[in-house]
Amino acid sequence: MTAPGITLEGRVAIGGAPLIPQVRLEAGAGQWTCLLGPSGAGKSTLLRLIAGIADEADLTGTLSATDGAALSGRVGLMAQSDLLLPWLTVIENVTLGARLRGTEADAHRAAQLLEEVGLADHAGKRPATLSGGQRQRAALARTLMEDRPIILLDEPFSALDARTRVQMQDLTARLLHGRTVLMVTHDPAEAARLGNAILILDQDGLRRRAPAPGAPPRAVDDPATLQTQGALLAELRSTP
Ligand SMILES: Nc1ncnc2c1ncn2[C@@H]1O[C@H](COP(=O)(O)OP(=O)(O)OP(=O)(O)O)[C@@H](O)[C@H]1O
Repeated sequence: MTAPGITLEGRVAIGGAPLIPQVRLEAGAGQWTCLLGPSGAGKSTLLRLIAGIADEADLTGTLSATDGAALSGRVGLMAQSDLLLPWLTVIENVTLGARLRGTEADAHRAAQLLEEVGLADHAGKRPATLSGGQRQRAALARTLMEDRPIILLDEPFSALDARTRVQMQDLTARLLHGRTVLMVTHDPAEAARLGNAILILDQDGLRRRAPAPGAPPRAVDDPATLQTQGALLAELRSTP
């Protein structure tokens, strides 16, 4: 799969009120870009605009893929909450996209993905009977089932305990390798571990910060990664 980059350039308003000043957001092809910033800055709105589902927001500007082809049909979004339908089993949730399109789901691929995320034994269970980490893995399998080259992740690991979070970060980095990923996170440690590129959005706009050296996912105790984490945290704390 060849994953194109994304460029969003312009300003964003909601209901006529300015939300994001003129920005240029670039998510590199096949790279993992992390987007940090204070609550309400418009991070989720940017993801929703790129996913084509931000009916409430207006972008005055351009949104394009770096290969020049349309973005439509090439973007997968894993939203802030896992959005698993409680009345469907795990495997039915994973194959929901095909069901909604009225097409036959690839059952073999769905089973393979559940195996990869470690949920093969839970395929017939309802989401309510799973732990938080298992639900996140089911949501990840559903996102991967759609097989899109561009993946948008909105605080995908925020509800997890520290140990499960690191496991999920490693798993997601492995499974999304080579895709273009844009991830919103509030966690500087997560951005320092996973980002090939790091962006901060606040009321002044969007700025780029240097990622830690080496390929993600970086070790949690890697000194350079911890240093990047500290620098990001200091900057976020000083942001109004
Ligand atoms: N559907 C909507 N209708 C009207 N306003 C909205 C809608 N969705 C979001 N907003 C407003 O847009 C602003 C930005 O919201 P957004 O969710 O993009 O911020 P965020 O940076 O992702 O915040 P957080 O980190 O808290 O998730 C907020 O003030 C929010 O109230």
